[in-house]
Order: sequence, then C-alpha cells, then structure tokens
Amino acid sequence: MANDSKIVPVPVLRRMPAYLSFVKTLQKQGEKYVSSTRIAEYMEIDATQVTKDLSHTGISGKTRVGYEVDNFVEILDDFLGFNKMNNAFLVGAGSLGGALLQDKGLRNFGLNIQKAFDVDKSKIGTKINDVEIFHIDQFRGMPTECNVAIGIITVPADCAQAVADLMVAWGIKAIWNFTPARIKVPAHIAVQNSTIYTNLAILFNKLHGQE
Ligand SMILES: NC(=O)c1ccc[n+]([C@@H]2O[C@H](COP(=O)([O-])OP(=O)(O)OC[C@H]3O[C@@H](n4cnc5c(N)ncnc54)[C@H](O)[C@@H]3O)[C@@H](O)[C@H]2O)c1
Repeated sequence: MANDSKIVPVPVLRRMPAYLSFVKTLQKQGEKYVSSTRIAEYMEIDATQVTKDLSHTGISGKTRVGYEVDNFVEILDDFLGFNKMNNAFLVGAGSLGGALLQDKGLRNFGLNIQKAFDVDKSKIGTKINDVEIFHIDQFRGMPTECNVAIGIITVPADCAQAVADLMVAWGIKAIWNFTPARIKVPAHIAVQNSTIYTNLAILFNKLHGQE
C-alpha cells in the first residue's frame, strides 16, 4: 500500500533511480517479473529495504513471482517524475552549462532546458543543441511567460547568489545549483546542490584509505 506522506526520505530517493534502471534493463531483456530479492542482490542491500522503499510508490508485488516489470517501470517512472516533462532555464552557458545543454539524456529524466542565459556577448543569440542563449537582462518575466519553474545555475560561484535572487524574483520555484556557493533563498524555494567534486573526494578517500 502506498505511504500517505508525499515526503520521501532522500536516501530512498537516491536508491530508486538505480532500481528503475535495473528493472528497465530486465524489461529490455524481455523479463516479465522481478522479485525484491533480485533487486536487493543487484543493489547489494537487504530485500526488506527494497520492499520498504517501494512501499512509498504504491507498487505491489505478487507472492513468489514479485513485481510485474512493465508495471514497475511505469509506476516508478511516474513516481520519480521522470515521465512528465519539466521545463527549465539554465543560467551560465559555459563549459558545464554547455555540457548540460548537450546532454540529451536529461529529457529522458523529465528535464527540458528550454532557454539559456549568459552575459558573454559572443554567446548571445547562438544555440547549443538547439537551445538559444539569451542575455541575462532578458531573464525577467520569462519564467512566467514560458511557464518555467526550474532554474539551473552554472555561473562562477561569486555570481551564484545574484542569479538565484534574480530567479526567485521572477518566479522560479526550484533551483538546481551546480556552483560550490551555498545560495540563500526563501524557504518555499526548493534547492538541490550538485557537485561531482564531492563524489571525487569520497572516491579519493576510499582509494587512499585502502593504502
Ligand atoms: N557541480 C559540479 O560538479 C561542477 C562541475 C564543474 C563546474 N562547476 C561549477 O559550475 C560553475 C561554472 O563552471 P564552468 O567551468 O562551466 O565555468 P565557465 O567559466 O566555463 O562558465 C561560466 C559561464 O557563466 C557566464 N556568466 C558569468 N557571470 C554570469 C552572470 N552573472 N549571469 C549569467 N551568466 C554568467 C560566463 O559568461 C560563462 O559562460 C562554477 O561555479 C563551477 O565551480 C560545478
């Protein structure tokens, strides 16, 4: 049975895309059912953890056979919001911003970067992967006009707060912040900070911890 609360613990949400990816692989191989034990073995975690995590989604399995693969993929895609397109604006079309604009995979996860913004005159009016780059001065009014609630920040860290303030002032409701700056926003704005460098520090620590 689905858990009534819509707030799902972050560690659960971090595991779910891996469950989905695994079951999608099985789907491609033509498998019809998957058990929580099989998912647990793949994830190297306890099967009760898998069942508990999936109870948030409303997916129900059958005794002995497990979860029906097609149904699992459909429900989890829906639960994670990957099958509904969310439009976003990206600010800072530099090397990281450009790479995100090039990444066609984001659309598979429900994120469509509709427009990009920058201050570099040589970039204004150009396109990366069909996404036009506008001057940041044109940002105001655009989120409401284009029905865009998500802002992606890929500017140098010292400009991140000013960009976040601009986004909030013009109706952005959720910010995906790739800069190392810790931006301050009103409590109703959702912020997710993402950095590959933290993962690198963890990897280095694991590597050198074994020496
Ligand atoms: N999260 C991660 O894993 C990760 C990885 C790489 C870089 N970063 C961070 O991402 C940010 C961008 O890095 P990069 O290597 O792409 O830098 P970059 O210099 O290549 O790109 C930055 C872009 O922002 C533009 N810009 C500067 N000020 C602006 C403003 N006020 N408004 C709009 N655009 C503005 C610049 O013209 C440039 O195009 C940095 O903060 C960096 O630390 C994070």
